[in-house]
Amino acid sequence: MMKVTVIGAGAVGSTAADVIARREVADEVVLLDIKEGYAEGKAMDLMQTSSLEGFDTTITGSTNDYEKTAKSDVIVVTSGIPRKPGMTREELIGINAGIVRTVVTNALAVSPKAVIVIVSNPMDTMTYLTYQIAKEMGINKKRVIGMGGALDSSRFRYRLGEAMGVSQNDISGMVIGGHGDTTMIPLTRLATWNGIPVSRFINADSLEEVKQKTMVGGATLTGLLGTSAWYAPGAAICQVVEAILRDEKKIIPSCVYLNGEYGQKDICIGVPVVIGKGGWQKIINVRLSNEEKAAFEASAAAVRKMNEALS
Ligand SMILES: NC(=O)c1ccc[n+]([C@@H]2O[C@H](COP(=O)([O-])OP(=O)(O)OC[C@H]3O[C@@H](n4cnc5c(N)ncnc54)[C@H](O)[C@@H]3O)[C@@H](O)[C@H]2O)c1
Ligand SMILES: O=C(O)C[C@H](O)C(=O)O
Repeated sequence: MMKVTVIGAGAVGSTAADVIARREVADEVVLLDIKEGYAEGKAMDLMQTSSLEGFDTTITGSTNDYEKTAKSDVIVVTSGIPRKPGMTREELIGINAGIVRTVVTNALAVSPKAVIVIVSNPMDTMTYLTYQIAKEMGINKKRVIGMGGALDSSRFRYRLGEAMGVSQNDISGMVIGGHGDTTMIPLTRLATWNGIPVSRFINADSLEEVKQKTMVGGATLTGLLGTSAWYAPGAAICQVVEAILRDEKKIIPSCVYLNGEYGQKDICIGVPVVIGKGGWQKIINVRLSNEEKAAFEASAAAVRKMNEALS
């Protein structure tokens, strides 16, 4: 019996629950929110799609009662405020750090063996905060994963598919670094169209445009929607949760604690990791070029500066 708790039943949390249920990735999904009755309402609405969609996952709701989340295999944290047009993710730290600290402490207390997936923004700093809480509780660093790279890489593939006029399903590509408008690093050099470098099919200017559009992917949607996105974030969360529960050993760039890897220590930032049972199993060293290394260092410096706001 696989149990997943999603904290925050807002746009992203409820979409993640929806995708997880429709794909029957877990037997049980518990949605928890602080707003009275809200998670229960979302769970009931989603359960009424069960006979229409043909899934047998059970979704229940909880108003801040963590006992209902006990013994979860995976905890997904989406609670917190989203940005509005014109804002950066970093501006959310004041409110979201307090929320993430509370929910992570409460959730891990009743599910100490869970893998915890952090989504709330600014995600890299929220993951670092969670790592610190988990460490104090004696929880292995491999059980703490920040979700950002899965989403950013799907946006990269979307933009490459669009620019090349081909199916994004045939495109492979990763985004590493921080999950910020200026800290993301789409690895254009390593992106392929079914194994063939994309640079064979797209000129340098167009590739640079793809890179820039990918980096501001979240901001573009926030400008259009008035709040940040949820469909691709929800599906990206499911990709990570599925890889953990099915022990898929997929390479998914994710925000994890580095202890010397990629030349960085005491920071959580996006790098390619193998995801499976128990969380992230291994960091993959892709051997960055000098230019990519410099971009990674700048990205880490920006994330580190953001982390200072925690103390
Ligand atoms: N990492 C990523 O790739 C990514 C992608 C999309 C969104 N996000 C972030 O996810 C977060 C949620 O976005 P959203 O669009 O779902 O926002 P939302 O406002 O729709 O939902 C957030 C929910 O959190 C709940 N909440 C607040 N405090 C809580 C607490 N203490 N305990 C339990 N629930 C609490 C709210 O009641 C609300 O229902 C934002 O911070 C957003 O920036 C991250
Ligand atoms: O852009 C945001 O603020 C939300 C999220 O991080 C995203 O990339 O969609």
